[in-house]
Amino acid sequence: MAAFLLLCISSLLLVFITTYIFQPLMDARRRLPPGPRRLPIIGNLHNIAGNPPHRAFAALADRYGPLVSIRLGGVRAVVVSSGDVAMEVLHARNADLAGRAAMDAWHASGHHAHSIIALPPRRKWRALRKLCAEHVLAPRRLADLRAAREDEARDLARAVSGEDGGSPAVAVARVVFPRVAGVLWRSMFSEAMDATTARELGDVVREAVVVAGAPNPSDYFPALAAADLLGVRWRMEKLVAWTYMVIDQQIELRRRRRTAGEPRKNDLLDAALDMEGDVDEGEGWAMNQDAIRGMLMVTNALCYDFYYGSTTSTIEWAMAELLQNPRCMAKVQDEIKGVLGTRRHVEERDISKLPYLQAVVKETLRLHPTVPIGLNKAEATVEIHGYKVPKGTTVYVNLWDICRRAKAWDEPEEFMPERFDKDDVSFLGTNFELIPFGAGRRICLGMPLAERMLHLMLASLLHRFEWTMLPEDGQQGGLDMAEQFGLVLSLATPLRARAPREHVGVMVGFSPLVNKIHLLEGCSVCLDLLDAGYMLLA
Ligand code: HEM
Repeated sequence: MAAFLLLCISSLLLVFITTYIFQPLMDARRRLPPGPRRLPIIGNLHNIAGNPPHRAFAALADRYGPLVSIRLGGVRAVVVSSGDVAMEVLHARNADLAGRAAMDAWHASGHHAHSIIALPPRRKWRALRKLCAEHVLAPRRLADLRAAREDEARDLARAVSGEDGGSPAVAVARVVFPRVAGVLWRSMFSEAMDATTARELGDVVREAVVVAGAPNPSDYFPALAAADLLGVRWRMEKLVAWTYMVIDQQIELRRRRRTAGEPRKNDLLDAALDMEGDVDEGEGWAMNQDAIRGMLMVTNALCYDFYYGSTTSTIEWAMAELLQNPRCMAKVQDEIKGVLGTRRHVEERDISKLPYLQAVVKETLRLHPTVPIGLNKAEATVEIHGYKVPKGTTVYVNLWDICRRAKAWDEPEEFMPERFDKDDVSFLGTNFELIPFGAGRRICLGMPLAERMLHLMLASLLHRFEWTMLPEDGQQGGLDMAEQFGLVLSLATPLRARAPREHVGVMVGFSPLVNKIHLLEGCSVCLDLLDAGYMLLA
């Protein structure tokens, strides 16, 4: 027994010494990109400690250039910080660099095995991506779901106007999140999410952001991951279990409906159930309950945008920037008013006529890409700009830094939507200076849907409401724009602002007492008057 124990301890010691002492020495002999000196065992962890990683990486890039070599504990990595190098990584050499460096939290309940985000770029990843692309994100499916998105946007305006009892100070993310989640839910299950699920989901997301966003030793010392020192995996497992339960209910409901002969919905869930039992000959994985719920959870809505809240956070950043820049706020609101006139609700067909709104979204994504770092992995050894990136290296693409690099933009730290007035720079992954959705094989799968939601929801917030900062923010000289690095880069202090209903028109009626009144959008008294025969003049 004692001999066995000794053998175990010495094996562990050997693994440890090889990984954390011998390998760093080997690295020094290869033609790796430049980088800071490493300490034994921790490597360069001290270089990023105390700063959010996207900012710590940017500081390293200032010193060592656009391709920096580092070692974080036992993880060999490079950091990419310029459009030029990003083009090599995400385009020219992408075939070998589209692997995924998974966070340990993604392993909770083994869901990384079914996750588009975590899977290596092979047959299962391709099959699941294709399924989602066809049944959620294809142009025809997006067109079918337009009414659902507009419905949720109308509900957002109602929530802000206080029809549902909201207070005059609006917590922006709190009103936006359930509507974005509602769109995603309908995209997957073809029906509205009930209020209890929406509320519980909000709680799960808030916890997931804290749990999975905190630094985790398992990510830097994979040899210790099984010990789950901070209990991250354990806590994530509870959240994943809740999400699986909700998805299982939907799968069960749909199975019963199909058995009862109810009409098909032809959505992602129907498509996945059609494939149930299929086995992939090449990799041997099967489309079973695990794969279906894993895919529904991780591929699109439930894990990605629900847990990560990237769309909601982008809208919150946009509102914060507009409140800080009243000139931009007035300009975008005038543009919306000019196009919509007295129409109450924004529709998706309006967006193409709102170039300044589009510029506001672009500038927000440039300045605040809510997924600040792309996590790629070298599947083979490649050469980039004369340096070697060995197989297995984690490739951090600092999207946040690239989107701000001064070379590409004038006054890069300023919020200036006008910079896109003339330039036809797109964020769709072809211009490597502006890649808030990433680029290449692992480009954000949800981008076409996110793009639609961002414009529609933001326009619905801006139309008819005269947003102002809370008095206390005004007294402090502006909003607190500090960032919180977690699953997404969000505002550390959730944005709250006042949104008095705007006077959108004048009504006349027959009463001698009230023959001309201002119509308050969303005001139930005004709506009653309209119903009673008052007429809208303008
Ligand atoms: C403003 C909103 C969003 C932003 C800024 C954003 C950004 C990103 C980024 C930067 C990546 C990583 C790309 C890379 O690794 O190179 C990503 C991946 C991904 N996104 Fe999004 N995203 C957003 C919304 C969404 C939505 C709404 C969905 C779901 C419908 C979604 C689903 C995904 C998935 C599944 C991946 C993983 C793709 C893969 O690994 O193959 N995203 N996103």
